[in-house]
Amino acid sequence: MSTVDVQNIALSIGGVPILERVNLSVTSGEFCAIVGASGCGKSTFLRMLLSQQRPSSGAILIDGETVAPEPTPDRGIVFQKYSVFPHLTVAGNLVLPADFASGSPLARLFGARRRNARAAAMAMLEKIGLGPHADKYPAQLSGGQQQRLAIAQALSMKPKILLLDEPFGALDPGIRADMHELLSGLWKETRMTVFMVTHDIGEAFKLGTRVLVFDKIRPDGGKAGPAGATITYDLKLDREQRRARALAGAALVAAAPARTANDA
Ligand SMILES: Nc1ncnc2c1ncn2[C@@H]1O[C@H](COP(=O)(O)OP(=O)(O)OP(=O)(O)O)[C@@H](O)[C@H]1O
Repeated sequence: MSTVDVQNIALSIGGVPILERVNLSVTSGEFCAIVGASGCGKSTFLRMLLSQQRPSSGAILIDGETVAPEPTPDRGIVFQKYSVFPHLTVAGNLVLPADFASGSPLARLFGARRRNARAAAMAMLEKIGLGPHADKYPAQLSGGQQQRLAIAQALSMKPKILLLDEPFGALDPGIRADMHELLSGLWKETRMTVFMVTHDIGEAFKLGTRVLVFDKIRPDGGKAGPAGATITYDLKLDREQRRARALAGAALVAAAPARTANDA
């Protein structure tokens, strides 16, 4: 749950413009799906939101404050390739962030705090359908299960902002539908602000409350040299309002007297 303000950011690498004139204001709890041609800078934009990449100019503000110069626990990220620790069990992968956050010199929780972290991990695993797999290792899970674990791991630090870089790109279509349901449910429950890069336009419109299209266009109509990408379309979907209207419409239809052929 965080507002994000992106103020006129630009990035050039080795003199090559990657992004330019990117402006965006996102209110807390929005789900922004990001689409655009391959190589236009979508992942780079996510990396900037995470502070893995600094813009050449412009600013990013989170809740009105300039974003921290390094990644912080309030911003979680999930990549397309399952980014879990292969040498830890499923439950161990979820306890690890709490270990790191413990402040202990050994980066490990002990005693009651460890038991509490394990109980929280088990509760999360039950919620995402991995309860029976708690003591397995990631290599013993399917791709969809590993990605569920990666999402759970990102959520275990209770981030205010969740960044997803093509999180379902490597999964079969059937499994994707399950993952959509999981992600939607978690988003509604936590009301995190979400940014998700995807190549699947259907997925973008299904999950997003807002669809941002990145493209390289020149403000001068294309005469000058290479351009960086910017946000060319910002589609606000008003999903909540549309759902409320649809429900109200359905209720009206249900309440209306049935029309017969003689009414016509
Ligand atoms: N550290 C870097 N050094 C040099 N070039 C970079 C670096 N990071 C990104 N780029 C370039 O920036 C451009 C945008 O890359 P990015 O991965 O953000 O695109 P993308 O839209 O996410 O692509 P895709 O959809 O294919 O994943 C590419 O041309 C890439 O080569």
